[in-house]
Amino acid sequence: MSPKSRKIAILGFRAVGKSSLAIQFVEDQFVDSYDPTIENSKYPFEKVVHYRGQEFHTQLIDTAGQDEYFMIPQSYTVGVHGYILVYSVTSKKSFEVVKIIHEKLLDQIGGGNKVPLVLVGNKTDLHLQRVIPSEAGRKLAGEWSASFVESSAKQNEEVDVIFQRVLQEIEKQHGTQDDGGCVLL
Ligand SMILES: Nc1nc2c(ncn2[C@@H]2O[C@H](COP(=O)(O)OP(=O)(O)OP(=O)(O)O)[C@@H](O)[C@H]2O)c(=O)[nH]1
Repeated sequence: MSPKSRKIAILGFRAVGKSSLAIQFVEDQFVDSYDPTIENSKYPFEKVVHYRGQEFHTQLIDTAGQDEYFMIPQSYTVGVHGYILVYSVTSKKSFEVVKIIHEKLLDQIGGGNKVPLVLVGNKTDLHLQRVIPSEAGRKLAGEWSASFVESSAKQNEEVDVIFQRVLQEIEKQHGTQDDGGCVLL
């Protein structure tokens, strides 16, 4: 089968670890310094992955952190196949903001369609600073019919799983059809 291209946007409040997750996934490294993303995307993060015997060319859009007042620009949604919504398990604010981002995202792309989505609670290595229990994240993802993963970009825990899950969510909709093909239900 020919490779399929999949564009994935990573959204979430500031400093939750969006860039760190993207860098860990694509470059297998963690850089422990805070360098806020200021543009849409610093540079295209791309990686070829194999999932269920199929080759996927993934392209990640690493966005600058959103807050509750943010309007989601079209560049974050046009041509995008799936979304990773990130909060930090150490930040209540980021958990509140991820709910607002989800609402705005559905408004932007039309809530009637099911959106391939993975909710991620990052920074699980910071055990003592955790304020969002796993159960709260799992419950929220359940309400959204989304996949749920808790990760540590720092310790490279569950990072690959996030991207496998988002491909899985996308495949649920695109089926095994041609690139961009829609599912006939
Ligand atoms: N302990 C720990 N720190 C992390 C983890 N992921 C990211 N960080 C740190 O959190 C800070 C923010 O990480 P970034 O990856 O820049 O976060 P971001 O969401 O891309 O930030 P914005 O570009 O401002 O939206 C940095 O200091 C990272 O080193 C993690 O899993 N564990």
